[in-house]
Amino acid sequence: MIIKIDKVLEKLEDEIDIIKSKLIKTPKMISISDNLTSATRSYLKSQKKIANKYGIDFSVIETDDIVKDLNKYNNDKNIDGIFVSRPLKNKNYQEIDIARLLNPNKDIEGLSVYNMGEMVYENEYFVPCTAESAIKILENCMDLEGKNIVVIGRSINVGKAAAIMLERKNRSATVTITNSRTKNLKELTMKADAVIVAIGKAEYLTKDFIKEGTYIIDVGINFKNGKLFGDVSKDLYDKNYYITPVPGGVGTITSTILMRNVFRAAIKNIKQ
Ligand SMILES: Nc1nc(=O)c2c([nH]1)NC[C@@H]1CN(c3ccc(C(=O)N[C@@H](CCC(=O)O)C(=O)O)cc3)C=[N+]21
Repeated sequence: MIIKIDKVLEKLEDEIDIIKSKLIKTPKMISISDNLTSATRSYLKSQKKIANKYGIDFSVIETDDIVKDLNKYNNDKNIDGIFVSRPLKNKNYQEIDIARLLNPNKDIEGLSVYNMGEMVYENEYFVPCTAESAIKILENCMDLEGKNIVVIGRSINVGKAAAIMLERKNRSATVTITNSRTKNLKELTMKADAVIVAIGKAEYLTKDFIKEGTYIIDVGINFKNGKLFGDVSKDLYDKNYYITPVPGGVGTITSTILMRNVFRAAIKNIKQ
């Protein structure tokens, strides 16, 4: 069974409406990329569509020197929010360099060192938006307190961030983060109330990992021969599991959260 995301979307739209009513100018975001992979193109397409929907001035900037560009745009008053695509092509920079450099007030994806630190202190404002998306969808399905949640994948922006936000005091889920070296993955996933899968392997999760009735949040965006697949096998869709679809699931909410964050950044920009 497919998990519907319309309630989560409605709540985000309400939040956007409230912020919008406080703004007098059109918020502006830029997406900077030195590496237009298929996954990045897909995200940028989604960003453009959703930015238009909410009245955000959106542009893509292609560059081969992200650090140079960030030094310029970080202090540009006309720009409210900045997105930097990953993975980076320019190997002179590490992701942590970008995370240290990006102006935290414009960090709509919540990946800067400052905002990640705030998240660990359980203060969520700009948090990694893909992880926030997965959590918002899951919270709409169940009360998380005391639930066993298995997170497959330990990436900074999804697995790690989702785990930290799930176990914080006002959610109090019991979280297991797994990785490619985990020995007894099936034993863990079989006991889970919910599984968040973010490993970037097309249709990796099959039904022998999961007991019926489990909630599955599919974060995967995998392009194979130009076609989009999630991390969950489509064999599970018509069975007794609850699954977020790809496309039209986590990705849609992620893009909407990114836009909500542009509005938040625009408010911060006024106050500066
Ligand atoms: N700094 C950074 N953060 C990211 O989160 C990031 C990134 N770089 N680089 C690329 C990947 C890929 N990614 C997608 C997210 C949503 C959709 C999405 O919304 N896709 C639509 C489908 C669009 C289509 O059909 O092409 C959907 O799922 O409904 C796609 C791709 C985020 N990534």
